[in-house]
Amino acid sequence: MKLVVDANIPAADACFGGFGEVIKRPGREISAEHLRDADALITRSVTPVNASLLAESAVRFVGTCTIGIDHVDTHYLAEHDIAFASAPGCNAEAVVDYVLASLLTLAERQGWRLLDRCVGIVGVGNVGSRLQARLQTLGLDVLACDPPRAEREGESGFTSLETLIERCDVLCLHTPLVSTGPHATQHLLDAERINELAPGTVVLNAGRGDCIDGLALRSRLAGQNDLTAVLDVWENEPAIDAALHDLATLATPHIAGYSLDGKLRGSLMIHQALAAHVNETSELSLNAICPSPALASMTLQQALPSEDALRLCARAVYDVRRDHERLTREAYALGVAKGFDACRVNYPLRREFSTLSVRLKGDAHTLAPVLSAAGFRVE
Ligand SMILES: NC(=O)C1=CN([C@@H]2O[C@H](COP(=O)(O)OP(=O)(O)OC[C@H]3O[C@@H](n4cnc5c(N)ncnc54)[C@H](O)[C@@H]3O)[C@@H](O)[C@H]2O)C=CC1
Ligand SMILES: O=C(O)C(=O)[C@H](O)COP(=O)(O)O
Repeated sequence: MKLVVDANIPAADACFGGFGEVIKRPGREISAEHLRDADALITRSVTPVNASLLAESAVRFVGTCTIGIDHVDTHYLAEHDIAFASAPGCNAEAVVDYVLASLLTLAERQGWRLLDRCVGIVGVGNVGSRLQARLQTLGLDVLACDPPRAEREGESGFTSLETLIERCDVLCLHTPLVSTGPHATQHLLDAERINELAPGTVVLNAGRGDCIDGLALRSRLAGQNDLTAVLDVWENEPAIDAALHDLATLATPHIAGYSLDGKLRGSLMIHQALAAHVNETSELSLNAICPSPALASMTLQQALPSEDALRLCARAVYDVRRDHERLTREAYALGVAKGFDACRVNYPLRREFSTLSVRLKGDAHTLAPVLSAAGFRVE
């Protein structure tokens, strides 16, 4: 079997080498020519998988090691009997880490307490529901908006987007990109909704860039400068709007889900799907491909204020300010589009909060509930 694999997929040899010859290509460069005699295509999210890529190819299996599937024409695959697998939930914990790291950083800079905020979550699937669980266990007031789930499961527990806009201090978008239908998310936050946001609202987007009207957000930020934008995803990646980038308080290059753990889970899930597709059994496990974390444990021996303790532990594992600074630096050095992709391809090794054991001594024992609610292991 010949497999064409995005070169940005970690453990590609361990996960796919057993099936045949692995040809690695940068995801944005994979072309019909590369796939002419390939049997399988393994991507991340930057390769548009559609008729023009596959029409002349022998590909019978497509796997994307990502949660999002908006880059894949699944109807085309189904019509042409090409098997398809994605990796639901693989990096959801990493995205939640990103949100917590970002909000803790904003709270420190702007002088508010995260634990006092009301957070609205739009899209309460694998990412949103994990975020909801962590925030609620931390004691925050959380409102959830997910009309497709509300339709299936009943309205209880769900709130309209209008109510979130009216009541929340922080609005977190975790919706997939859906262009048509009753629950389309393209420009879900459009000019009208952006203008309804109360001054001081934090808008965080870690879903897909097109879920926000970037021009409208830019115009509110440039005109009134009374919102805080945390943007990980953008319209027109990698050629993002440089002016919007400059106006965002935290601007990162679509890396919210970029923990090593999350990426490897994605690789492993597609390995397992491909094994099932070719009727093979697989013994490969996450432990076999995922190294131990460089920072496995740390000790707190004083009862710091809880948000200071959270920030300390969060930054020990993942400091979102570095991703923001790297994007600004690389965009300046290489230009926006090249800088954006350079940050992603050369992404530093990042682990999830759950890989850190926090030992608590003396008074610091009182921090156990808050640290474990945030996702750290507590000893
Ligand atoms: N920034 C990053 O690095 C990452 C971004 N993502 C993006 O986040 C998205 C969400 O991920 P998951 O939670 O794992 O997906 P999921 O499919 O588990 O959940 C998405 C949720 O959004 C809801 N939804 C759909 N349309 C909606 C609408 N109009 N309004 C409100 N809710 C709506 C769905 O009902 C579902 O519950 C992915 O599709 C992907 O595009 C995912 C991982 C990493
Ligand atoms: O899983 C998803 O969905 C994501 O958005 C990925 O984290 C994106 O990863 P890349 O495709 O940009 O490597």
